[in-house]
Amino acid sequence: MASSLSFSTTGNYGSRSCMPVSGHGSDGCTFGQASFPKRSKSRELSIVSVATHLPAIVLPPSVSRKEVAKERKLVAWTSVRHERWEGELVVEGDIPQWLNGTYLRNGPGLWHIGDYDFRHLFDGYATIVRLCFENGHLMMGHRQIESDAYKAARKSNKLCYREFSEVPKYDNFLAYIGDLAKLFSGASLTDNANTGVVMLGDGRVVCLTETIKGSIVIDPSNLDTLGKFEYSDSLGGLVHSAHPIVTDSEFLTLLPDLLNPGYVVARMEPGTNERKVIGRVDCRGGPSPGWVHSFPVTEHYVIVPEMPLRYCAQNLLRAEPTPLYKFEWHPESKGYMHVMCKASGKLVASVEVPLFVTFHFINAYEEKDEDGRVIGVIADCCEHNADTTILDKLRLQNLRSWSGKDVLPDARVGRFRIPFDGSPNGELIDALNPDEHGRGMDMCSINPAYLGKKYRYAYACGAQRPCNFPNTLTKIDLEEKKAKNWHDEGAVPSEPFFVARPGATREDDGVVISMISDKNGEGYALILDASTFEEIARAKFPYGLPYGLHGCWVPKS
Ligand SMILES: CC1=C(/C=C/C(C)=C\C=C\C(C)=C\C=C\C=C(C)\C=C\C=O)C(C)(C)CCC1
Ligand SMILES: [Fe+2]
Repeated sequence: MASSLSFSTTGNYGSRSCMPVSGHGSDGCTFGQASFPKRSKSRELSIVSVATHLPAIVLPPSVSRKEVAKERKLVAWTSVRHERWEGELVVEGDIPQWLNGTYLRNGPGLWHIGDYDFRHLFDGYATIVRLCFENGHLMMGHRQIESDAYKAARKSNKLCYREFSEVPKYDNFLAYIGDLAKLFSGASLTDNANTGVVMLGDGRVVCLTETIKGSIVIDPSNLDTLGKFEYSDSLGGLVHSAHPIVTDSEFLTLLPDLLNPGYVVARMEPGTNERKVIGRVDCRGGPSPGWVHSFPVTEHYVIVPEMPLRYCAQNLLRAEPTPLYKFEWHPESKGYMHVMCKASGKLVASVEVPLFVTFHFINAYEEKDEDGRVIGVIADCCEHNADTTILDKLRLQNLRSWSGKDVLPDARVGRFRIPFDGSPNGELIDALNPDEHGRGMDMCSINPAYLGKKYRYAYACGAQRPCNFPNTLTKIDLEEKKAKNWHDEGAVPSEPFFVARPGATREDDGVVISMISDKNGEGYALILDASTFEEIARAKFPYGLPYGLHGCWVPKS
């Protein structure tokens, strides 16, 4: 059974639902030379490229037909079938005429190199997908981001940089010693920008991960990799929060300091590459800073979470993954929330909070008394009940081998209340009954006009149990403490992304976009009315795409 990765410029997929086209849209929807790759008989992990200079990777013919069939079903956790594709999709339903622009979604979509299969969801090489909406029409395209890590792996047919759980194997001890300097300088850390994508205030589109060097500029109209986003300052460091706060006027980022445990809060103006320090917070507990995948802001404050799941320098350098990868759980070190004034960089509150585990903050806002004085802040997050086992559940083997049992650990909308009255403690409560969303909760978005402000609605992935991964789209009403849930049996939806209707005044006036990795190897783009949370349109992909993480909206210019 042939299982080679080949390149092709022609082919016919044979699906009626997608139309590869050539031509040009008027707003950056470049209808490039699209071609449907041929179905291959076996594992179909072939990387078929429309036009690329990269050499093909050859996989050994090691996969049985049974395994192929199984992987097809689990397209969410199966490497992207082809290196790139672009074409127009047939739309069922009606895409609103006002929805004009491009939704980009990034994620780890290629989990093998040569015959070697990666272990963890977060290890995969970045696959960027674009949905370009224009006057009710929809173009889809996907491509691999050409990070140094990806290009080196393609060229040498082996892993060359340290990924989330994967580490390059050295041929011998001498090679390992020769590489030690690279280990300590961070040169061997990956630049595989597989986590998110943001549009800066100046229009540049940057794909991100947690390594600073993994900030990669792409062209949203054709998904070309344009090059590294080089920070021109001298802030140094190796890692940052994968989720900066990005608005038209600023880019706020958090840099954990692994040497002198603490966090640096920095700001970058549109049109520049220079981050300027706003302030610094020292850690209050533990040997190293807590993992900060994301952080929230209010109108006037930056909130710095100090999670008891902490970075571990030794684990960053280890040859084999530990149960918590680059991190360690230190319950004895406690959890804290710090609040920094954005204008002065001064710390206005620092409280101990109950133990927590979160990747994603949803939003935060200031609480005021009757006289309009700020008395504290509220910060909401997708909280995993202080349980780190979710990291293990996201190992590919676990995701792929689901037996039907209910194994997804419970999660909730965790609501922190951080008082400004000098109290030593903050609270952490359920923002609503987690049963409203099946006790699954992650991958959230809000109406960006409500960033840092009191808000009512959040969109996220919840659970319809039994399941091993969040499998619903859920609209959370934080005022009524209710949720509306969308579910398609056997489907894995990615982050529901809210796009406001131009001119809207209601918070939920808009649509929610998600990409669904469906059963039987299929997939589709889904558009829900954000207010009713009912489907208004869907468009089938030529083949299902792997699960992806985060996206952004690039409005029609
Ligand atoms: C963490 C470090 C690295 C890599 C991080 C990467 C590649 C991605 C992290 C993504 C996360 C935390 C996504 C969370 C998703 C949560 C889901 C889907 C939860 C569902 C459950 O209900 C580097 C880049 C290797 C560097 C070191 C640190
Ligand atoms: Fe994230």
